[in-house]
Amino acid sequence: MLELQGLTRRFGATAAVDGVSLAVPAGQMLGIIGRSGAGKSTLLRLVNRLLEPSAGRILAAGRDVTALRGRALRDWRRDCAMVFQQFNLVQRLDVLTNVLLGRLAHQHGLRRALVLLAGSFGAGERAMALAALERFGLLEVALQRAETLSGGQQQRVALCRALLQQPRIILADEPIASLDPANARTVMDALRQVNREDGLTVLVNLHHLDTAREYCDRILAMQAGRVVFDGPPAALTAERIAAIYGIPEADFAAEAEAAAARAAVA
Ligand SMILES: Nc1ncnc2c1ncn2[C@@H]1O[C@H](COP(=O)(O)OP(=O)(O)OP(=O)(O)O)[C@@H](O)[C@H]1O
Repeated sequence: MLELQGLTRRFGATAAVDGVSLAVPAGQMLGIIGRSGAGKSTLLRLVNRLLEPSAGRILAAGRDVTALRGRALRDWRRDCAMVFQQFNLVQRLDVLTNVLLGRLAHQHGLRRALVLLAGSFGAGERAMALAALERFGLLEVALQRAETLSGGQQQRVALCRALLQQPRIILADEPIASLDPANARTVMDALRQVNREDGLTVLVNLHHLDTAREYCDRILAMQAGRVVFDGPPAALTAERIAAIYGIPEADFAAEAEAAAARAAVA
């Protein structure tokens, strides 16, 4: 169980996340929606402590994550793997090496330095990486440079890299915002697979309400840093969206797509 208690993050006068409290049971697939600037990315970055909260607490299985330091904080970050809109692969490296980089979360000190310098991953780690690639239909591109892959393939490689961290939680920040519908589907299917088969908790920021409804167990809608809806997909009707955001659902999607395109260019 992941619990957020009054979680707040201010940037100057802006409360990007404003008093968010919620409990996410282990193994849940939680979709987070909201207009641009609602605080979705900030929320995910607070969870893995890439950002420090201005107030509030995060608890994981009853343990105060907000208080972790040093090795314990590194371990928490390893437990929370991130997937980004722009994949964040090393484009000039081959796919297999990109996936193996996920293992660095398990190495420290001299061993980590050696692996970074010499790329000396063990046979067991290579086997893990190849198994992950095979699982998502990527084995045949394992030795290709990342830059030769489609966006959907790259995002699935990024998911394989995340899995090599052996995380308990996947934090996916707009993972399909740069993809066409067919590629978006392969990535959402892969996320669903790790959620259902591996029991990983997935927190995923999404622009498309239909995708959130189709794939998520629960949807959280944010506005100006606050949670304005928290419930099952079926309860988030078009009328509800219009009432919350003051725009019809079609405009919500169009606005979100424009924001995603701007982010992709930036
Ligand atoms: N590093 C920062 N410095 C200053 N303000 C920030 C910073 N990060 C986020 N903000 C502000 O916090 C608010 C929430 O931003 P956030 O990126 O979390 O929203 P979002 O819902 O993820 O939006 P988008 O869908 O456009 O990515 C916005 O007003 C944004 O300008």
